[in-house]
Amino acid sequence: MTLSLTASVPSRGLALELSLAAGERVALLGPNGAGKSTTLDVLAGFLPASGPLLLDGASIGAAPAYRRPIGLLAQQPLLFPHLDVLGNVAFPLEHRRGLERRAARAAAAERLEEFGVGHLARRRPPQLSGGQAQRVALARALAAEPRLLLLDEPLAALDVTAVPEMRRALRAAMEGRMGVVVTHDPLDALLLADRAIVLQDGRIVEDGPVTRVLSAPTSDFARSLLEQSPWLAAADLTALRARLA
Ligand SMILES: Nc1ncnc2c1ncn2[C@@H]1O[C@H](COP(=O)(O)OP(=O)(O)OP(=O)(O)O)[C@@H](O)[C@H]1O
Repeated sequence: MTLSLTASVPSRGLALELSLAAGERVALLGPNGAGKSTTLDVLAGFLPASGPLLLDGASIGAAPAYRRPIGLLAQQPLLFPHLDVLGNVAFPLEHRRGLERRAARAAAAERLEEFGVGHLARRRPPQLSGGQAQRVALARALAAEPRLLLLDEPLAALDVTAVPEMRRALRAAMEGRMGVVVTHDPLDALLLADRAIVLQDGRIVEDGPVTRVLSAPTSDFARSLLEQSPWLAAADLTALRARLA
């Protein structure tokens, strides 16, 4: 399974080429306005790429967002407020995978159990805590078995007590599939990705193994990350990654 994207979005100053190998998980880093969210928008189908977007060699660039085999988890859970939790997770099963309503709801109930939120099935999104809502949103993003998972600062809105558990859930979710995670947190990049790409002004300015980019950066942005987080240089990042896995 591979991904290849050539994107040019002049209105947002984005011009890049990106390839992911099977099972590869990439952290997109860069300053505000560098083009990270725009890149996710292009992959997800909210903005046209203008160049080819190939998944396993097949073009998906013309497919609308809801038809792409791609799951997106944003900083805010963006659950449908008029549906209960079960209805939210059943939605992509019914409308993307084409299951009948009853089958979709049965499969959604299984998914919720898997994510430890089965007891919340009848609640509406406003009755959930931030951490619960984010787990439900992850269950929904994974419901249709996406081949590529996009995470846009998925931990940024959670308090410190909810982060480790959600991070573990995200690691498990990315197992065996390709992933792109936008983050401002070097620890999230280290724990969720194998490779790091640094964007600046809509261009790729650094690309390499995440442990190398964080500990021996070549781009201005990654250097500033290291200055602000000196532990990146002091720690054995490979060992730290394995220990916190
Ligand atoms: N809805 C929009 N309409 C027009 N221009 C936009 C829109 N959203 C972002 N931009 C512009 O596109 C460029 C890339 O922004 P983008 O949001 O992709 O950056 P980012 O790296 O995700 O930034 P941040 O870290 O602040 O989220 C910026 O110049 C931004 O001002």
